[in-house]
Amino acid sequence: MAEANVVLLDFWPSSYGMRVKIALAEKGISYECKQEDLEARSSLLLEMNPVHKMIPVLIHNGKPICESLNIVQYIDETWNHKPSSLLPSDPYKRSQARFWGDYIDKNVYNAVKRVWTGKGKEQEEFKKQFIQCLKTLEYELGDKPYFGGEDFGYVDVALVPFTSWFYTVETCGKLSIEKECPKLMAWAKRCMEKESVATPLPHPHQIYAFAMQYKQRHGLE
Ligand SMILES: N[C@@H](CCC(=O)N[C@@H](CS)C(=O)NCC(=O)O)C(=O)O
Repeated sequence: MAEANVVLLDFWPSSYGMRVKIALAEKGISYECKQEDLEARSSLLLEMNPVHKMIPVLIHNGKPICESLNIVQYIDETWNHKPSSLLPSDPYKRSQARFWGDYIDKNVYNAVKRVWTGKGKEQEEFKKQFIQCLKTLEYELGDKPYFGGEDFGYVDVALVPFTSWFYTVETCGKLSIEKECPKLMAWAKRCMEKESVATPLPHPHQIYAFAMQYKQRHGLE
């Protein structure tokens, strides 16, 4: 479906931006993707997200929507004629999906970044926290194919982008996520079989190369 009035302000390695791209792909919405330089933000980004000055921003009919999970919900509600809804219709189940989205927001990004940027004893501690966080998510997943049950949905969209960083985490942290959380990794592979996930997610080696450059620039080696 052509939606010429949909623009995404993005930064390709960002897991938050990937969430939006997956949600748009799930709904079959075409859009223009503009890459931002976060060290020299465009005037459009500053105008569209004056509060946080962060990507992603979805611009729909000239109006900005900020914060990735807020954007995913907006996409779900705006293109609700699509057969698959990302959030469940039942209010209790919706509350649970939002709870896990919030858990992911509060824990996963930091857990991932601390391992790949960490060093020595501190990194060992961060590795434990990272695995603990993944085990909590794996427990919630249980034996279901996706977090919401039979269908790919909101919590999957919230979490799956971070898996593109797992190779970087494993290489820098010298750990095997597969060994620690086999069910979660099986879920990640299941998600990757979907075109709406596989296409927007960068190759893990591209993320690794970006992470190495980042560490070099910030004296973290
Ligand atoms: N809570 C925000 C987080 C977005 C975020 O952290 N964006 C990063 C890129 S991954 C950013 O724009 N950083 C710019 C900066 O912090 O200066 C969301 O969910 O959209």
